[in-house]
Amino acid sequence: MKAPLHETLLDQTLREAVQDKATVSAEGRSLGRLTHGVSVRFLKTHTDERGTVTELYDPRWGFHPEPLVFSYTFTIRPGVVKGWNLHRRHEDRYAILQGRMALVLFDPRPDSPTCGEVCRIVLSEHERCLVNVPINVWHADHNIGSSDVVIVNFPTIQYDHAAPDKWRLPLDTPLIPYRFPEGTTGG
Ligand SMILES: Cc1cn([C@H]2C[C@H](O)[C@@H](COP(=O)(O)OP(=O)(O)O[C@H]3O[C@@H](C)C(=O)[C@@H](O)[C@H]3O)O2)c(=O)[nH]c1=O
Repeated sequence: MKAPLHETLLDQTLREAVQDKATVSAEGRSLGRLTHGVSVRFLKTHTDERGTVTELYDPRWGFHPEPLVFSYTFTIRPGVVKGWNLHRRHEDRYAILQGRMALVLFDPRPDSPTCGEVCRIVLSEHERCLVNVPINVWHADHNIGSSDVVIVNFPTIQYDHAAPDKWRLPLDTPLIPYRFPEGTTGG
């Protein structure tokens, strides 16, 4: 677009600029649309001069309808991605303990209102939370911090060592419209 004769520097720069879109509510919550069926519960950390206490999961919260049946912890090294993964018979329920992780979700479910959408949720030890990953939703856990991510998972079924409920796609699959930074390793 040609600049008018007496356009100011302000006009010229603003003509090329892009205005921010709303990303958080006045209460500080993300306005991004969550993948259908995903819930996020913030976990309060109680701190005193001796250290901290954070409750990770309490069925009395009513966070998820399935009972507590199994739990394990996993870690991810800085810069590494674990994924793409999908579970056909269970949901993951992550509580982050340490580090910073982008949980990237891609919804392939034909009947879901968020079918075809990508959702990226940043989890951090500085604002710990519990988040569930619904059945049949592709997910990739990307350590975007500089130290190991530590997650406690409370999946809705026990691990089946003989026939794990886990399907994988390569990180660079063209079937999922999301790209990790060049050189990202994982799987
Ligand atoms: C999940 C799991 C794995 N294992 C074993 C199987 C395998 O030899 C080794 C590593 O397993 P995986 O490759 O599945 O672990 P990992 O790739 O770390 O996957 C885990 O991390 C994140 C990304 C998830 O989405 C979880 O659902 C879980 O699958 O641990 C168990 O013995 N019990 C378990 O509950």
